[in-house]
Amino acid sequence: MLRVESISYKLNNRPLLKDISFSIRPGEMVALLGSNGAGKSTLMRLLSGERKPDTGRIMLYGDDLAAYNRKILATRRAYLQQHNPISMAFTVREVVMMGRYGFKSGSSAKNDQTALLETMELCGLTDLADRSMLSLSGGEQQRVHLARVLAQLWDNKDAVLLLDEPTNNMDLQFQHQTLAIAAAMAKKGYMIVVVLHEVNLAAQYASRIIILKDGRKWWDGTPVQVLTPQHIYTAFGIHAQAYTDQSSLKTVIVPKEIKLDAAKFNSNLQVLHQPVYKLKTTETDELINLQSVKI
Ligand SMILES: Nc1ncnc2c1ncn2[C@@H]1O[C@H](COP(=O)(O)OP(=O)(O)OP(=O)(O)O)[C@@H](O)[C@H]1O
Repeated sequence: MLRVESISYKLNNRPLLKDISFSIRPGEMVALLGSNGAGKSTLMRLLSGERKPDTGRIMLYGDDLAAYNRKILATRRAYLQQHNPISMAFTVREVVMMGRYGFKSGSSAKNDQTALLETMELCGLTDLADRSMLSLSGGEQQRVHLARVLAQLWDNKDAVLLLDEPTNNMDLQFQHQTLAIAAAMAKKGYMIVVVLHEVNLAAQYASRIIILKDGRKWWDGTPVQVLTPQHIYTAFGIHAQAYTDQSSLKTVIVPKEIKLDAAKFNSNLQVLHQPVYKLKTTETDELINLQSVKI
């Protein structure tokens, strides 16, 4: 179990995280949601050990993360960062194999090879194995990094996998595939923490959702409990409706109306007499008349 006990974190005297506590059991997939700047990535950096909390502690299976042996921790926790720049011409195979380096001495070459081949296949990379990273698209590169962190934990079914916006740059198919992989890993016993911006992806795949706002944990529960119109408005400042999709029984959030100041909008575009704009929302086919909307 991963237990976050009352952690707080300041940077240059500015509190970024305030008194956050929660626990995650093996088999749970927790989505962290919140507006830009709410503190999601900062929390992930603390969970990953990249930064240390000023107060409170983070426990993994009863031991403080700060006191863990680094090699053992590398087999029990992996972190996919939001940005993973690569400037050298490593091949896909080499980058995925880097996931195995943290505990090289404790893992057999056969296990490494199995992890490499299975994670590359899972992430749809088998045909790209010998390509240079520098030749890949942004979404393909992101899949390679996903395979790298999966390879890191491949032998340890009760490990923690931290994914910060893993679907960045991915097309629709791979967004779903990535989260389906994460959900399948959770079913095997892994603990997954995933930062997402798309609330409907969170509703579809996460077993639990935590919403952060201004560095605090505001809500924590199942998607049905957390993704209410009121919470969405408080967290994101947007009016939305929540439906239950009848075939999947998952919550679906549909934004109602986007508030734009039509006058400013027009003058910024240097349009003097613009006819009525019509925006079509994908979910509802509802038409929004921007000129009728006032802040
Ligand atoms: N190195 C830094 N120096 C100064 N401020 C920082 C630094 N890192 C983060 N912050 C601030 O901390 C707050 C939380 O940032 P964080 O990246 O955790 O937010 P987030 O919820 O992940 O946002 P986003 O959705 O935009 O990725 C923001 O106000 C950000 O500007």
